[in-house]
Amino acid sequence: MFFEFICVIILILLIIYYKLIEKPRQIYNAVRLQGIPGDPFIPIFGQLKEHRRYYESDKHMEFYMDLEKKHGSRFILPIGPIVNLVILDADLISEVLIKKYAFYKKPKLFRTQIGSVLGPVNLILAEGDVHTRIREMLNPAFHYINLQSLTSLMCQETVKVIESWINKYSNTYFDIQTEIHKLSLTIICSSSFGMTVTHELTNELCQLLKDAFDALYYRTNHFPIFQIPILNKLPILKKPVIDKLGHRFRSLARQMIEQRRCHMNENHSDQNDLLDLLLTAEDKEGKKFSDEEIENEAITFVLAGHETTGGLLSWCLYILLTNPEVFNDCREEVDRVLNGQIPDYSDLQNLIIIDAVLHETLRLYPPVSIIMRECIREHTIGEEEIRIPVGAGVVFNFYNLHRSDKYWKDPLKFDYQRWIRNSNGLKPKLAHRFCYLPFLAGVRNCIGQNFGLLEAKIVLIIMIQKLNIEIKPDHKVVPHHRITLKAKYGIQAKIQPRV
Ligand code: HEM
Repeated sequence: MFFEFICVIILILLIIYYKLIEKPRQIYNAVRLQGIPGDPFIPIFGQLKEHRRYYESDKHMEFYMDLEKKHGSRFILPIGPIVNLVILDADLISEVLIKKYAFYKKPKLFRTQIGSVLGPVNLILAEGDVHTRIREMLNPAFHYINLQSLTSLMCQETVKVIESWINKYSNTYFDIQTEIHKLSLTIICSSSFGMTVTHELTNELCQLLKDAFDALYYRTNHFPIFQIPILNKLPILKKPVIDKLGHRFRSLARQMIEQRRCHMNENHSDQNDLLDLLLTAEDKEGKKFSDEEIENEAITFVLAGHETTGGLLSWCLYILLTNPEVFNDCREEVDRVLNGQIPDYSDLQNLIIIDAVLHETLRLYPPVSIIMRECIREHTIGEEEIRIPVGAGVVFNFYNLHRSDKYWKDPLKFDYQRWIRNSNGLKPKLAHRFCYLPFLAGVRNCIGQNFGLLEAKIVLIIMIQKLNIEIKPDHKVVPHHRITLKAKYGIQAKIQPRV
């Protein structure tokens, strides 16, 4: 018995040694020997300590910037036991996303961590044929007719929330980033799922989300051991905090589906909303989603939709508050086109500066700044034929790509003029088709991009119409990436109703 126990322990230690040390070392050497630069290999931890040092000294986004300065547009970056090839070159990015996409999947760690909240199968985590099936079933939900019908609902929710801000916060500093995220959560829940979202519920969900994201960061940045999926399932070291978010969202989704089925939760729009479409969608064989699949997709849309759009709006507001001339240009356009009226769908195409300002914000502050993939079949990329071994990670950093002087003139300048459409409604040509990727590209591009842009335009317009806003002068705004790009200490601002 004792001997068997010892054998099992030795076997476990050997597996851990192979997964955390030997395999990563082999991948590192295979890439490094091809002349790709990178910092030295440190078993188990890789550059995790250095990454944490940047993060803790409020320079998180400079971590990759400094590595790019040191190594160029492609380099090796071991983070924990995962050896990544960071690619900041638009040609190589397009090759991975378009021609070679089938050689990659989402990383194991991402799947296990995010899967405990979203469920294992949903549009974000599914791969191959399962992904294609779900995507084909969900595409109609994002057809422009459905989006068009959401405009007035989004406007109503925004007006209601802005009035509540005026009552609650006039003339006192508050964290407008948190409030914008709550607004975005309210909009997606009510417009897409017919939910009535109370203040208490939004507060509760936003707090659960914050705690879960903090827990995810803590686990991935302090304990590389959680890269092993089975260990990641153990209910230790803040895992219950992440699970709590998953359980709460799941019970809400279940309740929402039951209520819609017995007509207690009405669709507020005059077209099918997302929940109607989830309940009725059929695949090529005429098969519908199971209840569990509907729950998973509903949670996915709420999370993917509100985090990102909330991020875009927060950064856009930060830009407007720190660049008064841009704010004035936006206000002049909004007043001229809408003359004090709440926008409808057809007005939006006349708000050219608002559209350009949102795209310039997405360039400098892409909400999804860092994307990772894992190689599942060995292949080569680029003219140099860089061989990518199975198990290697590939990382794209859009925060860097969008600030590269190779593709952008005056890259750090906020210049919305670069997006102003010509008289035919066409945007100026980019230096490279793949140098601007806030919504990614290829088969895994963002299904909700038009929804997100529609919501961002509406919220921004109504805020500009109804509020005078000032940023707290001495408040430190520090971008950091936690699932999405956020201001680490929030954005403190003061509002007054515009008279
Ligand atoms: C400004 C707003 C948004 C930005 C910047 C954004 C960005 C992105 C990016 C970069 C991806 C690719 C992620 C990856 O493959 O790792 C993605 C995927 C996705 N987004 Fe968005 N998103 C936004 C809004 C939305 C909204 C409003 C929804 C839903 C209503 C949504 C739902 C999704 C879903 C379901 C996927 C997975 C698509 C797939 O893999 O087929 N997003 N988004």
